[in-house]
Amino acid sequence: KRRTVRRPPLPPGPPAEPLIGHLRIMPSDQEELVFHEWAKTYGDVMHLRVLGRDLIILDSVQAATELLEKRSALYSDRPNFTVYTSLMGWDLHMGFFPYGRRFRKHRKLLQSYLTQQSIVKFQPIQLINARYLAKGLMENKRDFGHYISRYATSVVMRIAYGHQIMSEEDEFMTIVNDVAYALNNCGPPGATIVDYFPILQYFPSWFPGTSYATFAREWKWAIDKLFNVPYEKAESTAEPSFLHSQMEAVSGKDLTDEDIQDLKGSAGVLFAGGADTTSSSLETFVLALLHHPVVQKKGQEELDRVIGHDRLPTFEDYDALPYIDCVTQEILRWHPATPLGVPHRAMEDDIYRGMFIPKGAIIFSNVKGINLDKNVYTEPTKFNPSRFLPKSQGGNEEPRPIATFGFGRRICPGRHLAAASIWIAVATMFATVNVNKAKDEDGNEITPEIMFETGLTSRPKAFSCNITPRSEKAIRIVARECESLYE
Ligand code: HEM
Repeated sequence: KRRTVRRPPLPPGPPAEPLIGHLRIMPSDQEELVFHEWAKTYGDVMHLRVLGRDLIILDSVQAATELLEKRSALYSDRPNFTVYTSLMGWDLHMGFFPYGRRFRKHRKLLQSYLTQQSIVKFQPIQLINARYLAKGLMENKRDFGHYISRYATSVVMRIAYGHQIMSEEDEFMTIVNDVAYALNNCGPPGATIVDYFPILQYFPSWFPGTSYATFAREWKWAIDKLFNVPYEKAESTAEPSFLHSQMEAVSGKDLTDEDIQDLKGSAGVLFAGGADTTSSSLETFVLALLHHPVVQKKGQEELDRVIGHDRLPTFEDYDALPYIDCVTQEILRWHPATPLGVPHRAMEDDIYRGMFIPKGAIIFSNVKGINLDKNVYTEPTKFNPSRFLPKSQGGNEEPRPIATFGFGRRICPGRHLAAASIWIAVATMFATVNVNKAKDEDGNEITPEIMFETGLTSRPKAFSCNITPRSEKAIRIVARECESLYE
């Protein structure tokens, strides 16, 4: 007699319709918050099916760590990102590569360039650009978002290509802004209808669900520029950079097409992965300050006590400024720049906690949902950096938001660099400027809504604020510190 082996049940999820599954209830905006609400009913491992594709949503650090990290041999692949790769042109970005030889090659290069020890050599770049950020914010000739974006872009541009952004009209600023717009508006990564059914990319734009595909096609030129223009320009500069070191490694060799694509791609991901995420996080910081002014007060008090008013903070002050570190962690927790992470793909059938996870399932770690876990964070929607402080200093000793940078073999290789860039920018801003609410024509304060864009990366929806220098002395110190940039 043949025994039939019974497959364990799929993880729970909301009721589905025949054939189309959850298609009609799939959110198209702020999915992370909707998924987090559903998880309260269905649990931290949830199953959704859209047109025959299985999606697994992980809504706790425990589930994400146990699957994506402890079982990383099964979960390190990426799903099909038709909209991002074939249509928008991100196919040189290793973040979208399937797990395999080429992925491992790029990953190794980038990871070893960005370890906690190796990024120390980039601190002078971060420091001078943080001061240049303060100068811009104090002069206030443009929207604050411009200076934040210039800061984040300058840091990664110099590391990737050896190029320092000096002029407001720098071509790379335009490239990065265009790419940010494309990334912020192209829908959930790997989870649009065209990603499930690549054939739909050939359907006309009026066909239901193909609008993201049309958008992606229309913005492909921006991503092409991102990979090609800085690469072409960097060929003629001798400044030390990631690209320069890679070029030296292959000098004297006849480069194949794949070699050139590898060079363009691996330098391009530094720029692409690092600029928009860091600037989104700093805009989130400004928005949070408008809603929680006490954070600015506490941050400035710590700086004034430790550093005084005669100099600006440096990386050497890190250990003496624990509150600034907590602010950095709270920015990363409160609204992570990639709220749904970057999806992984199950490479084999698996069973977890008695539930069946089918091969090919697309696995989302709901980073924002995880960071809002009430079992871990008290009043999770409140921006409260003190939550990380030890109890002896009035804190809650809550854990750092590790989900923000993802999990396992695909964890963000730029995480140390990103945290350091945010830290020095926050410290420098506290030392030099006051962030306050803007006022309307009648002199009433404008409190912006806490709203974010939906895309692979997510920044606050446009808002206004009033940033002013903290003192005449701060203006003079910043101006003096920035002189070396012009030499
Ligand atoms: C606040 C800033 C940042 C956030 C929130 C962030 C977040 C993430 C997340 C969630 C992932 C996916 C991890 C996973 O699949 O589990 C990722 C991947 C990646 N990030 Fe970041 N990141 C940031 C900054 C950076 C920086 C500064 C760089 C480079 C300089 C960078 C380069 C990359 C790359 C190349 C990948 C793809 C890794 C892979 O697929 O193996 N990121 N990032």
